[in-house]
Amino acid sequence: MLLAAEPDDAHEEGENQQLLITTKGGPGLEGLVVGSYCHDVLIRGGRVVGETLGGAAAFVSNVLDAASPQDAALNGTAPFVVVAKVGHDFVYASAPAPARHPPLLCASPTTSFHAQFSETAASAHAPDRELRRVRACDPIYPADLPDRRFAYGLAVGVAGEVLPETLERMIRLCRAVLVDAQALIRAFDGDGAVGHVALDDTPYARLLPRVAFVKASSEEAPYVGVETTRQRCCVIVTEGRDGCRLYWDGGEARVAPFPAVQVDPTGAGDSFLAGFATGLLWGLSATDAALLGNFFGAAAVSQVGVPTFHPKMLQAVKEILEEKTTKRYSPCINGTSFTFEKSNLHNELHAALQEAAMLMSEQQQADKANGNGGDICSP
Ligand SMILES: Nc1ncnc2c1ncn2[C@@H]1O[C@H](COP(=O)(O)OP(=O)(O)O)[C@@H](O)[C@H]1O
Ligand SMILES: O=P([O-])([O-])O[C@@H]1[C@@H](O)[C@H](O)[C@@H](O)[C@H](O)[C@@H]1O
Repeated sequence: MLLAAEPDDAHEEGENQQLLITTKGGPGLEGLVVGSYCHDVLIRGGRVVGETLGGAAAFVSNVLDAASPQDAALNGTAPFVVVAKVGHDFVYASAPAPARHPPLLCASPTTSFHAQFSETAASAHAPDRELRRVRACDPIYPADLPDRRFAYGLAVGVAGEVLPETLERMIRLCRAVLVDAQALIRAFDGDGAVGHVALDDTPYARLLPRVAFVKASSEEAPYVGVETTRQRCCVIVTEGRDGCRLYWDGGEARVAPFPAVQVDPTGAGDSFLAGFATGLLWGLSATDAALLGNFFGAAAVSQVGVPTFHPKMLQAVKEILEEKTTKRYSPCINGTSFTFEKSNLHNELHAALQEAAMLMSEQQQADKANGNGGDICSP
């Protein structure tokens, strides 16, 4: 499949061509993450059981900072810019992700969600929480985006803040754009309860042929319309503890999950998307990159709020990527087409990541023993 995020006029084409030349094969693969940070209030049985930093941008930057290929010229940090908005009431300015990627300050309040968790154990696919947007910060406008080219973009709104014209601007600025369906199809009733609309009925639909990947949860997938959308871009449907499936024009694949003890499902989809993008940046095919998506999705549900990754676990993941990938960073994201199929390294990569996932569960047990492990999933 050809890269969908192609320029649509000669001027754009010239600039995109330049990006391809200047960033080919290594550092300088700068990313653009667009979506606001928010306040999450986690409620169970009518009781507040957690108040955490939220917003897909927080979970996404956490994973990209931890695992995407680093740039020696930037002191070993991962090169990406976050465009997020918050109000003066934002309480997590010093948390790692917002501190490294500061948001734009607005007069309106910080977006805030109440997540109501069910008292009974969630099944793999049933919605395990009801979300209500109780406050909404300003939208992110096209003019809020930096006026320069990026290798890739992640549209990760949670409250309708990524406007259609902002997504269009991202598509013009970035060679490949990955979108979280929740940025496109959420609708809010008078009380802020989150519902969904059909993607085809939104102004975003016409942009899909220029988007590379759309990720949706099983709950969102019917609104995305997998069969129609896969003809325009690759669709990834996440299936909670069952892993995920990819659908492209002409093929599909199932990607196995990693074991996790879920204590908070918040941010699983966001962390999945960032893990997936990280895999592409390391040069993996889409189906192989989805293993990294599943890995970081599992890591997200193992902790309350934005997870802290154990250094030993991260070291193991990086060693695996160094060893198993071509070390030609992101030929896919930076080239003109994507490879979707499983490579012959897929099973080895899965087995190696499974070992790294063991370190994750060891950390979880140690946290629990030290009384540090929160859990909002158990009564
Ligand atoms: N209980 C779990 N155990 C292992 N992995 C999980 C679990 N829940 C989620 N994940 C991982 O996170 C990804 C996203 O989770 P999912 O619940 O489908 O998304 P969302 O948070 O958007 O509802 C899944 O595809 C899977 O890889
Ligand atoms: O759990 P997930 O679907 O990946 O993503 C979540 C959003 O759906 C939610 O609106 C937001 O408040 C959370 O912080 C998180 O970003």
